[in-house]
Amino acid sequence: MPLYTANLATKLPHRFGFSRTNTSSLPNYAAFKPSFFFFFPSTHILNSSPNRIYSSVPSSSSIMEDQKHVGPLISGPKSLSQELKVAVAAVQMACFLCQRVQSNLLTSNAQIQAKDDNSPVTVADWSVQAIISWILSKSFGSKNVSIVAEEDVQTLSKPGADRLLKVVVETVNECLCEAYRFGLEGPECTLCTSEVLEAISRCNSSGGSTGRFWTLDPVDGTLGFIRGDQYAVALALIEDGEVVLGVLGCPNYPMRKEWLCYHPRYHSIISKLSPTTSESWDKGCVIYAQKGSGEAWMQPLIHVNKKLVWPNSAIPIQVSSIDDPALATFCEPVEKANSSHSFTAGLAHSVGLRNQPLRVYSMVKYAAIARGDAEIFMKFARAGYKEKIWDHAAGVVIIQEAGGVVTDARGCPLNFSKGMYLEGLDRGVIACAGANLHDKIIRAVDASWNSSCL
Ligand SMILES: Nc1ncnc2c1ncn2[C@@H]1O[C@H](COP(=O)(O)O)[C@@H](OP(=O)(O)O)[C@H]1O
Ligand SMILES: [Mg+2]
Repeated sequence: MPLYTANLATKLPHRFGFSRTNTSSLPNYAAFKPSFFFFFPSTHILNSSPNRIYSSVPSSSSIMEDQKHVGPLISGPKSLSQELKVAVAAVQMACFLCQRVQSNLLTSNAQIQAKDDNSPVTVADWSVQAIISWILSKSFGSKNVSIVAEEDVQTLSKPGADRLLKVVVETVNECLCEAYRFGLEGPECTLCTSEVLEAISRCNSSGGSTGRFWTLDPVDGTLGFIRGDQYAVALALIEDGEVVLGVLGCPNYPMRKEWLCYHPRYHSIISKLSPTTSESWDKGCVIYAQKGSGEAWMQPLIHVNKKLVWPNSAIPIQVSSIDDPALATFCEPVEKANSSHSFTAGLAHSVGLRNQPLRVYSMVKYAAIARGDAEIFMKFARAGYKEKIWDHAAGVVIIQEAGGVVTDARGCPLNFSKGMYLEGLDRGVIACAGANLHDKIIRAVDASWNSSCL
């Protein structure tokens, strides 16, 4: 099984005399190492007995309980479905897990696993998939929950993966024992290895055009994650082929949009130089929307030792009102291998976009459009690459409810009804703050596609 050591060297922003986020292609983050990566969980898990009862979990810790304590919502979404509330809480918890794992990756000489397609995967990918799968099953009953998700248990089940699996199990249990903080009910005792594997492998639904299923990308933008940069936890519910709710956790999203083009490490250095209060919300959010509500919301991440209490200071978000290309900013993947930078540069020129592209890892780009921090997101993968539903579903419904438009390059809606892939996607994905910009981009794609070599 190949294994990589993270090259966590990060670049500092040009504004301060350094270069921007590294845009090198995938092999540059990694150097082959023939051993496993482990991060060591905190002592309270290591010291715990295998079936320790979670004494810290209040017996009646459900979201409904929290709602009773708070009383009627003063602000925030009017009528959230119970599914959306559980999804938001589960993503909050997943962000908490990811932050811990990411800081361990960055402070230890950690190594990253490689999947068969050579893409990176970490303890966080499997652990998040396990906790979200477990929480959804616990909340709605495993018979009622069907999930299409990115990870499987193949790597974890290979000979020699015992230590890695042990770390995943510890990470999952360490997180689930704090479920009550997120208004969720955790397990009564620690999950054993087979239960964790079961939770991960239960996410093997194949989706389709009828019924309801969840789709999950436990850590979208794994490359950004291991570089200490932007990444997202993305969860959506699809009903009869339509995305009906979406939740995006963006733990490193800076609230001041100017910081989005800089590496988060730099942001944190500057924050330390001019500290705000410990309670201030300067980075990290969960964004969510329910189809047909005409609303999209953002709430801060839950700090350590704090509890999620609805609506958790949620504020409404909206797409930008800019529709003049000369003032608009477009986002695209950091990796040239994932989307053609030269094609989008040509489009930008022909449409009259003047600002530098905002290159950001993961579905954080969808969040940027929904928040009004950028106006256009374009992705044109190389011919033959098939986009997966979990890389887009949550972002699409959030942008639509925030007032934006998302289609393929023919102007057709993305089709979530054909299994795990966005079958029939024409050329690429285009998300815009408004119809005017969208129309211009679609026309420009048509005009320049034949002369491109994509
Ligand atoms: N060759 C390729 N072309 C286009 N997208 C790709 C790709 N290889 C991987 N991806 C997808 O792009 C996602 C990262 O998005 P971005 O490039 O915008 O940061 C990856 O998500 P994961 O990191 O969850 O695997 C993966 O699904
Ligand atoms: Mg992804």
